[in-house]
Order: sequence, then C-alpha cells, then structure tokens
Amino acid sequence: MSRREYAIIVAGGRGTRMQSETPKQFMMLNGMPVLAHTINAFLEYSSNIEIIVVLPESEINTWNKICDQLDYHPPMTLASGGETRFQSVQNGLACIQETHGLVAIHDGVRPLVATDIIGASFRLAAVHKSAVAAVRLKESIRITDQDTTKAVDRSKYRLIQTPQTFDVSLIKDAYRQKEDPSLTDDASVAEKLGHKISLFEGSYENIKITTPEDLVVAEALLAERKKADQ
Ligand SMILES: Nc1ccn([C@@H]2O[C@H](COP(=O)(O)OP(=O)(O)OP(=O)(O)O)[C@@H](O)[C@H]2O)c(=O)n1
Ligand SMILES: C[C@](O)(CO)[C@H](O)COP(=O)(O)O
Repeated sequence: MSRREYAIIVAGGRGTRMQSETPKQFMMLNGMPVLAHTINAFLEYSSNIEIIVVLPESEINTWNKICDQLDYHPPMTLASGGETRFQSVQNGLACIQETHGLVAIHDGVRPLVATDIIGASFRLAAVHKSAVAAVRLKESIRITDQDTTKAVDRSKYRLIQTPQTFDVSLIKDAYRQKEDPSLTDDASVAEKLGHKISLFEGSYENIKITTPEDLVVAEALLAERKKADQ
C-alpha cells in the first residue's frame, strides 16, 4: 500500500531581512511569485501530493488576489501562520488529520528545489523516518567568542536546507513540545525528542531567498535552467 505524501510549505514569515514592502514569498521571480515556483516544484514531483501552504493571516487575501490575477489555482490547503516558523509549522501540521504517511516541510522561499531532491527526501524518510537536505561548506570556518577565533574542521559541518521530511506521527508528536529559540528547523525539533536525524545530499541551487542578492542569484539560476531545457 502506498503511503500518503504531504508537503507543508511554510510562507508565514515577514521577510524582514529582504527589506521589501512586498513579502518576499510574493516577489516576482522570472514572471511568477517566488511561492508559486515552490508550489510548482512539489506538483511537478507528484500530482497526488497534498499541499498545505502556510501564510501570514494578514496576507491570505493578497495571495488569493495574486492567484486570481495570474489564473493560478493549484490544489492546496491554506493555513494561517504564527509568530515564528515553529508556530507556522504547528499550524500546517494541524491540517493533517491522519497519523500515517510522510510530510515534507519546506520553506516557501526556497523556490529552486529540484524534484529529484524532493523525491530523495521522501524515499529516505520512508526508510529512516527522517530525511533532511544538507550541503558541505565551500568556505573555511572559524569559531569565535568575544576575544579569540579558532579554525575548525569544516568537514565535520553541514549547511542545512529544506525539504525536511518525516514520518507524520513522529513530527506531529515532536511539535507538541514547548517552543524554544534554539529550535530553528524541523530537524532540531525532532532531535530534541531523541529522534535520530538522517541527512542526504541537498543542492547548492536550493537557496533560501533571504536578502536582495538572493533574488539575483535565483533569476540567474532559472535562466540557466531555461537554456538547458531548450
Ligand atoms: N513566522 C514565520 C516565520 C517564517 N516562516 C517561513 O519560514 C521560512 C524560512 O524563514 P526566513 O527565511 O527566516 O523567512 P522570514 O521569517 O520571512 O524572514 P526574516 O527572518 O528575514 O524576517 C520562510 O519561507 C518563511 O516564510 C513562517 O512560515 N512563519
Ligand atoms: C529551516 C532553515 O531554512 C534551514 O536552513 C533555516 O533554519 C531557517 O532559518 P532562518 O534564520 O529563519 O532563515
């Protein structure tokens, strides 16, 4: 029997580091809102996946208007976001009634996620109950305190991305714990309850749109993809 697959696309943030009036999840990237690229990546992966999109409550009307203007009506459930990413994920998880299946939690502002990364996350999570995309560091790193800095072995570290995919009951249970500022992603939430986290190779193209130059990079990467498709 095949397992149900869900995606929670969290787009409930304010985008303060982008310093734009338009929330970054709605900014246009190659003629389409950032968030639409992200949703389309999941639909391209599977037309059977159940998609839950979490938005700031105050932006739901705007998003509906954008969708009407673009005649963009993908199958999705909308949920209201919370003050923090943790609370937005909680609200997304509350839309899943079943306890069976797998759920990929993905940042709405990672629009360049490839379908093979999404597929790999579901395949690995089906075996290990968790699958978290990660990449190796390309630069040297140092640990710092107030007065000193010290080189550290970068081969021991990974940069963590989304999707972060889990067994539904495991992650629902993990998100019942008390929120804490150290829980910056879903892996840290599951780990705090004692679950082992499985990493898989993410992609340097799977960038998070955080500050203005990220949009420039995303446009360039999309242009390269278009050229490669021709
Ligand atoms: N209350 C929040 C905060 C963040 N997110 C989502 O979590 C993802 C990663 O967060 P980040 O890049 O930090 O987005 P923002 O919180 O919007 O940005 P900033 O920290 O610059 O304000 C984004 O897709 C964002 O919309 C969310 O759903 N709800
Ligand atoms: C979840 C995440 O994208 C993994 O890299 C990241 O932790 C979000 O962090 P942010 O500081 O809120 O952007």
